[in-house]
Amino acid sequence: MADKIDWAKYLEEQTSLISKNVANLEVTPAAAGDDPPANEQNEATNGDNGDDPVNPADVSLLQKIIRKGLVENANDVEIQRQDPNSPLYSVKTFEALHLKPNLLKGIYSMGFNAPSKIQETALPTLLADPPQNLIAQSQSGTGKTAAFVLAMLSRLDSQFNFPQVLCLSPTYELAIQTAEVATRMAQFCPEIEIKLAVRGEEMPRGAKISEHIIIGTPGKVLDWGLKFRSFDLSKIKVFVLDEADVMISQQGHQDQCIRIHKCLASTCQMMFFSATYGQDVMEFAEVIVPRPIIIRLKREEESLDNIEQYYVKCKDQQAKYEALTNIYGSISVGQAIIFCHTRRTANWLAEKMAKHGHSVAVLNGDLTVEQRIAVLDRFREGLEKVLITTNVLSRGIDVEQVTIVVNFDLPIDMQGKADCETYLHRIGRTGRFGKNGIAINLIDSPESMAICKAIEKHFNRKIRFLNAEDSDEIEKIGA
Ligand SMILES: Nc1ncnc2c1ncn2[C@@H]1O[C@H](COP(=O)(O)OP(=O)(O)OP(=O)(O)O)[C@@H](O)[C@H]1O
Repeated sequence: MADKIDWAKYLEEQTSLISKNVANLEVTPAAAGDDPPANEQNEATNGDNGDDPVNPADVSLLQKIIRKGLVENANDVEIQRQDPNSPLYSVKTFEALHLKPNLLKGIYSMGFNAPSKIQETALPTLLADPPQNLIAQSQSGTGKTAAFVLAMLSRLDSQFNFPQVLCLSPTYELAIQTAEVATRMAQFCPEIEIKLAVRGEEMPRGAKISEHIIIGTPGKVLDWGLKFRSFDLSKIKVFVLDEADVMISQQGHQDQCIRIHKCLASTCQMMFFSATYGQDVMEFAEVIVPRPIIIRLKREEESLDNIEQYYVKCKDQQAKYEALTNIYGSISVGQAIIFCHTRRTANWLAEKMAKHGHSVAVLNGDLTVEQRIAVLDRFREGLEKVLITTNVLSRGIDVEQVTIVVNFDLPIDMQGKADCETYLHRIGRTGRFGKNGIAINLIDSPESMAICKAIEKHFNRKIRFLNAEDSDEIEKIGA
C-alpha cells in the first residue's frame, strides 16, 4: 500500500519550488501588467534564499502573485502569438515545426493539412528547446489530442528502449482512443513503440517495459511504475495529463496522479490539457506544474459557436420520447448521441427506440470495459446510428459523424444545479473540428427549464425554442 499523501506538505514543497522559479525570472512591472502590491513582490523574491520554509498560509497568496505577475500576462495568447521571440509564437503550417519527415507524413496521411488554433499556438511551446511546461484549455474537438500526441512522438528518442513519455487519461476508452491516434500518427515511424497501460493489460512480474511511450489510466500506471517497477518514472521526459480537470478534481484520480507526479524528475516536461478548468483546478495545476505557459480561452469564447442549441418543452418522460422520435423522423441525422441522467433511463429509452425500429446502442457503467469498447467501435463504424449513454461518455470521445447531441436529461451536479462543464463536454461530442452540429435539450419541468436558462446565461449563447410537433420547423434545423 502506498504512503498516504500529506497534501499540505506537498503543496508547500511545490510552492517553494515555484517561488524560486519566480525569483529567477526577470519580470518587469511593465511586462507584468498590473503591479502586484509591494509586499507581494517582496514575498515572491524572498522565496529565493531557499532556507525559509514556505508558510502554508502563504500558498494562496503566492499563487495569486504567480498568476498576477507571470501567468496572466506573460501568457496572453492573443498578444504574443505575433512575436517570433515569444514562447507563444504560432505556426501556420506543420512544416514550420521542423518535425521528423515521417511524422509529418503521418500527419498528412491523417488528412491534417494545417494546424488548428490550439495546435498552432501550443505546438511551438510543446516542441521548444529547452522544453516548456504547458497548461492548455481549448474547447472540445479543436485538436488538443492531436497536439499533445504530436509532441509526445516528437520528443522521444527511439534509440533508448525504455518509457520516456507518459500520458494519463481518465478512462479506459480515452486511453485507447489516444493510443489509436498515436499509432496512426506514427504509422511511418516503425521504430516508435507504444504500450497501453489499462485494465486487462498485464506485465509479467519482474519484466521491464521497453516501449517508448506509455498511454494509460492512473491506477495501472501506478501499479507498473511504483508497485512492480516495470519502468522508471524518473526517466520520463514528457508527462501528459489529458482531461486534466477531472484528473485533478476527482479525489481518486487526484491521489493517483499526484503519486505519479511526485516520482517525476524536476526536468520532466509537463503538458496539461482540458476543454474546461474550474478555478480551483487551475490554481492547483499552476502549483504543481513549474513555470507553466498557460493557454486559455476567454470565457466568452468557450461556448461552441458551430453548434446550434435548442430546447424542446415536453410534459413528461414519455413526451420526451415522442419529441425525440419526431425530431428523428423529420431530419436526416448522421449519428446521434443521447445523454440520460441514469442508467435506468438510458436502458428504458434504448428499449423503446429499438422497438420503434431504430438501431441503437447503449453505453453505460453497467458494461465491462471490453463491452464499452466494442459498443464504441460499432458506433464508429456506423453500425448503430444512435448511441444512448450517461455521463460516462461526455468527455473526449471522438466520433466525427455525430451531428446531433440530445440531452434527454440536462446535466446537473450533486446539488441539482446546472452542470455547465458537463454540458459543454457533452455537446462537444458533435461539431467536431469546426463542423456544424446540433444540440437539443428536452425539458419536462420548471426545474429543468431553470437549468436550461442557467446554462444559456453561463455561456451567453442563445438556446432556442424548438416546437417538436412542427415538422417543418424541425426540418429547417437539419438543413
Ligand atoms: N489539424 C487538423 N486538421 C484536420 N483535422 C484535425 C486536426 N487536428 C485534429 N483533427 C481532427 O479533429 C477531431 C477532433 O480532434 P481531437 O480529438 O484532437 O480534439 P480534442 O480537442 O482533443 O477534443 P476533446 O476535448 O473532445 O477531447 C479529430 O477527429 C481529429 O482527427
